[in-house]
Amino acid sequence: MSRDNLYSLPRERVGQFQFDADVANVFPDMISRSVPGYASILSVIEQLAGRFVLPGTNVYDLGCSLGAATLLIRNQAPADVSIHAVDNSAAMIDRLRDKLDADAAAPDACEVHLQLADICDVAMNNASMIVLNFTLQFVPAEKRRGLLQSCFDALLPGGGLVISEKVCFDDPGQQSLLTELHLDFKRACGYSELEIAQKRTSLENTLIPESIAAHSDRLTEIGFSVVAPWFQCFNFASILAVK
Ligand SMILES: Nc1ncnc2c1ncn2[C@@H]1O[C@H](C[S@+](CC[C@H]([NH3+])C(=O)[O-])CC(=O)[O-])[C@@H](O)[C@H]1O
Ligand SMILES: O=C(O)C(=O)Cc1ccccc1
Repeated sequence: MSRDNLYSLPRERVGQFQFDADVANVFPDMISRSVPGYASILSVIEQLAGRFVLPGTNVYDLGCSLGAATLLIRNQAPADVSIHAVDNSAAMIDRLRDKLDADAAAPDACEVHLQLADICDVAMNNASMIVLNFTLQFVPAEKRRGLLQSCFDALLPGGGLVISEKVCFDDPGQQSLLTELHLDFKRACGYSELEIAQKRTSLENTLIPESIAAHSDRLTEIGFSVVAPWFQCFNFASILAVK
C-alpha cells in the first residue's frame, strides 16, 4: 500500500482538496491515518450488512472511493443482491474497477455495479441498506436534506442507512479538545505539522462538518423511525437510521 506523503513538501499555494489520481493512489493509507476508528466502522458496516441486506434488494455505497465498504457488504449479501457503488471521482472508480477485476470473489458473490456519478443525481429504489461512509460531509450543505430524503424514499420499511461523518460541536470547549485529540492521532500516525496544516487548508471549504444533533434531528424530521448514533471517536461519528 502506498504511503500518503502528498502534503509533506511545502506548497506555494494549497488548492482545494480533490479526489484525483494522486489521492486515489494513497487513499487506504490516507484515510486510516486520518480517521480514528475507520477500520472499526468498516467492520461494523459488514456486521450491519449481515442484518439489513435482504435477498432481491439493492444496496447503495454512496461515495464508495476504493470500495472498502462495498467489498465487506458483498461478503454478507445474498447472491441476488445488487450493490451499487457510486463515486464522482473517475480515479476512484477506475481503481475500484481494477480491484474488482483482480478480485477472486466467491463464485456466488453478488453483483457490484460501478457508477461514476454525483450521488445527488442517482436514482435509487428497492434498497435494504444505504451507506454514506464519510461522504455526506463533502456534499454542499443545501443538497444534504434532498439526498437524505431520496435515501429514505428508496429504502424498504426496516431498511438501514449508515452515515459516518467528521462532526463538530456547539460547545467551544468540546470543539477545541476533540479537534486537538484528532490532531494528536494524526501526529501519532506519522503526519508532520506541515502535512497536517496544508491538508487542513485544502479541506477548509470542502469538508463541512455538522453536529451529531444536527444530523440526528434532520434524519428524524425526514421520518426515520430509529436514529441511533452508535460510534464516536473524537470528532468522528457514525449514525444508524432505520426506516
Ligand atoms: N457529490 C459526490 N458524488 C459522488 N461522490 C462523491 C461526492 N462528493 C464526494 N464524493 C466521493 O466521496 C468519497 C469520500 S471518501 C469515502 C470513503 C469510503 N466511503 C470508504 O468507506 O472507504 C471519505 C474521505 O476521504 O474522508 C470520495 O471518493 C469522493 O470522490
Ligand atoms: O484528514 C483529515 O483531517 C480528515 O478530516 C479526514 C479526511 C480523510 C481523507 C480525506 C479527506 C479527509
